[in-house]
Amino acid sequence: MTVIPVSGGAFATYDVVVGRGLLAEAGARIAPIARGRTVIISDETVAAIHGATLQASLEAAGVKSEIVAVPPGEASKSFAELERLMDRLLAAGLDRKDVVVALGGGVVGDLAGLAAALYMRGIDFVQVPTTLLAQVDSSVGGKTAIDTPRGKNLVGAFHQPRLVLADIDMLGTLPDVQMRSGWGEVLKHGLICDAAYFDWLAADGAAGVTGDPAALERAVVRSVEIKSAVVGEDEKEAGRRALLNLGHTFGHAIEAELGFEEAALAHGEAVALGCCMAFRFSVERGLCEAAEAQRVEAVIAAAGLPTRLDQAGAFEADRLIALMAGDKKAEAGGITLILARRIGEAFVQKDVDVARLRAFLKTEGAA
Ligand SMILES: NC(=O)c1ccc[n+]([C@@H]2O[C@H](COP(=O)([O-])OP(=O)(O)OC[C@H]3O[C@@H](n4cnc5c(N)ncnc54)[C@H](O)[C@@H]3O)[C@@H](O)[C@H]2O)c1
Ligand SMILES: O=C(O)C(=O)C[C@@H](O)[C@H](O)[C@H](O)COP(=O)(O)O
Ligand SMILES: [Zn+2]
Repeated sequence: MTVIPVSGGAFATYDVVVGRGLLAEAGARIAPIARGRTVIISDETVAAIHGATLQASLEAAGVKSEIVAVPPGEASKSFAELERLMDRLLAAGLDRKDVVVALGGGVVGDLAGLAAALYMRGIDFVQVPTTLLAQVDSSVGGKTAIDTPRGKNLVGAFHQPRLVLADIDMLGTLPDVQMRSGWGEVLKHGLICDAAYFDWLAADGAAGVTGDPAALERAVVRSVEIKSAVVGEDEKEAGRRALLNLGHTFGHAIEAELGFEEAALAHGEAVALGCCMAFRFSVERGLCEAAEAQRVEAVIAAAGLPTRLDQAGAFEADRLIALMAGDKKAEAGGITLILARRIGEAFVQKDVDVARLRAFLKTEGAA
């Protein structure tokens, strides 16, 4: 078991606990925070698989709980589902000192975190991430949000959890496509700032994407360490935190064009594709060697993730550009992209030349 503290000047320090068998002992860790009762927010799939274990563990630690389950999938990150959820929390009679527990993937964590940020102007919450993506990324750092048809995560809040419990054993029931999707964010962490980590992920660590628990545990720990360091320095993305968005300006635009239809593309798949595009655009701009981009593509493809735009569908360059201009990193109408000088060295590029970006998207196959 590894405990990684997340600490920044502006928020209370919390621990991310990574290990095996943590769900069955979660109650003892949550009880000191939960004051005798809690509402577990989950999705219907996860609640059916893991809900009873968490409830039994809470019960044994003297914490009564009820589960509120939303439909699985990105569509639950919506105003409609948020409204239903707030009503369920009010009906449960939670007060300001109560906490909610998010049991699920990034969808549940983002939605439950936002509900906690809004409920009575903000109550505490605990993250129990059940997907690889949520363990390495979304449960840490306090970004919470819902989507709108105009784009991903456009309505949200920064609200840090009190505790994160990442039980590697829960990944045993995860579908392969979700394991690959999480691996997209894992590879992203290496690409941003840790070439040695990327080398390991490309070699021995690659066993993680096929479910090897030891490789998974090491990947979760290293990714959380990277994310914790970045978030501790820059909670609200005034600067360095934007690096965690490598692959996302392209990826989010592609997801929005596909109507957030995960059957077409899961978030981490879109991020993996977006990372390839960011490296290729860096090469086109003369900022990065072509060999680096080719290696990124080879490693991403070997993990069964998409590397080319046409693998995701048919797109129009101007529609993707309009969505990218609506991204939260955009400033005064100028598009911001995260680009790279090499594997392990990403940087923030503001005011991207739109004509060059359009031409690039056309070379990528957009109409
Ligand atoms: N807040 C952040 O910092 C952050 C970071 C990355 C991604 N995200 C967001 O996270 C979301 C994607 O999260 P995700 O990839 O975890 O998807 P998800 O939450 O939709 O989960 C994927 C699927 O796996 C199922 N599932 C979850 N855990 C399972 C388990 N242990 N066993 C079996 N099935 C299980 C779910 O029911 C769902 O159908 C996106 O909305 C993305 O924008 C947020
Ligand atoms: O934590 C961050 O910061 C990230 O950018 C992590 C991303 O993987 C994640 O998808 C995040 O939700 C994207 O944030 P957004 O601000 O671009 O919506
Ligand atoms: Zn992401």
